[in-house]
Amino acid sequence: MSQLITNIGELMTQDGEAAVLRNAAVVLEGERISWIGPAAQAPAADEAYDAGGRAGLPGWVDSHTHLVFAGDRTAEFEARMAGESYAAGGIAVTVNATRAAGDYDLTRLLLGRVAEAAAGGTTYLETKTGYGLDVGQEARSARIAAGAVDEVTFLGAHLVPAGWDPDEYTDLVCGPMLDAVRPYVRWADVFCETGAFTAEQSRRVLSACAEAGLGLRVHGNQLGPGDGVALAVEFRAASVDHANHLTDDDVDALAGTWAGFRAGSGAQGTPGTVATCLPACDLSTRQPFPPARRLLDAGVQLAIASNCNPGTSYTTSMGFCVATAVLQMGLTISEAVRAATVGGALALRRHTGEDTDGRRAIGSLAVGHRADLQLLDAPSTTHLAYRPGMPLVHAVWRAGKRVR
Ligand SMILES: N=CN[C@@H](CCC(=O)O)C(=O)O
Ligand SMILES: [Zn+2]
Repeated sequence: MSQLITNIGELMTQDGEAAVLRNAAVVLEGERISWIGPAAQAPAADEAYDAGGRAGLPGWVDSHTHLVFAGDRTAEFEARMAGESYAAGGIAVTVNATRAAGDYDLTRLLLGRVAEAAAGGTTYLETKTGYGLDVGQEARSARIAAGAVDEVTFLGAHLVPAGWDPDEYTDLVCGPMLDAVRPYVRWADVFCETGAFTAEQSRRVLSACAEAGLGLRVHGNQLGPGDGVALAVEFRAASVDHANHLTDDDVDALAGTWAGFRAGSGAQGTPGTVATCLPACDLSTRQPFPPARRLLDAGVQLAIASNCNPGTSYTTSMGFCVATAVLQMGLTISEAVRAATVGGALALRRHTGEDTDGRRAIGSLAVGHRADLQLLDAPSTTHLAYRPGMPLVHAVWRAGKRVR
């Protein structure tokens, strides 16, 4: 079945140079985009939807979340707002609540968050384990996540649980825990930070996970300068996430990974390490924002993600993250939308795909890409930052199906 979405006042495709079309239309054929162009030239389709002059853009690609959890951390948040600093140790509170939840409740909580994200315009979603922290619990989190989201990341190296020697726990992560989660995950991550995992422990985790065939990402340089970025570059990780405290060497090292890469429909070269910015987390932890402008000017590709989790960023709203990136981090609307769509796709290595094999590109609107798009109750995408906090999402299609 084909669907024509027509009378789109402004269509931000995020596909190369022709990023914005006026008075545009899109045709969806099953799960793929089969045509994009001026509304006046649109071909007929089985069904037609009049966008009424609204703005259209790709669905959000949320490349960094921690949605498999029970409980909440209101008390910790209140203490932080009263002046306490965030520390990794708070993760243990969520681990206890998550371990205590049954499969049914954990699944129900996860599905509720996935539905909330979809209602906010998110059409592609990554999530992580990391609140189980023993072999059985991490495998359970990975299994439950695999049934609910697009991409699952193994984050056994989130915190050393109470009672464990850090090096022995790292051995567990690199051995039996990795084996147990392996059928459910495509990615591995490590929290390389004071109070979590040292550079040496992180290196062991990344080596073992790479050896097991997983793609890599790193939580790094969140709470202070550190080794996360250097490790991510050393391992050619797909992303380093947070990246709040960067030295000039960190920026140069990230930029070096992008030499020779060209984005857009005809993407060429191997993508480097994406710097994933998590602006809602930075607000909630009162960390300085990452130096996004410096990174962009140096040639580093950025992603923006929600980092939805109960400790540092309890929101699935990518629209809020985009507004914050514009209002507080100095990005243009187009740059922020790009980071929250194409940038997330690059961080998940889903920016390209074959039109023929069902593994379609996401994050930008072009013929052959997956039909993931949203319409805003606004005439332009600028309204995302101009009207921050407003529920602007009017309609959402995910893989060609209307989900809102
Ligand atoms: N920084 C590490 N992990 C999460 C927070 C987890 C938590 O505090 O529960 C983050 O990305 O911010
Ligand atoms: Zn995180």
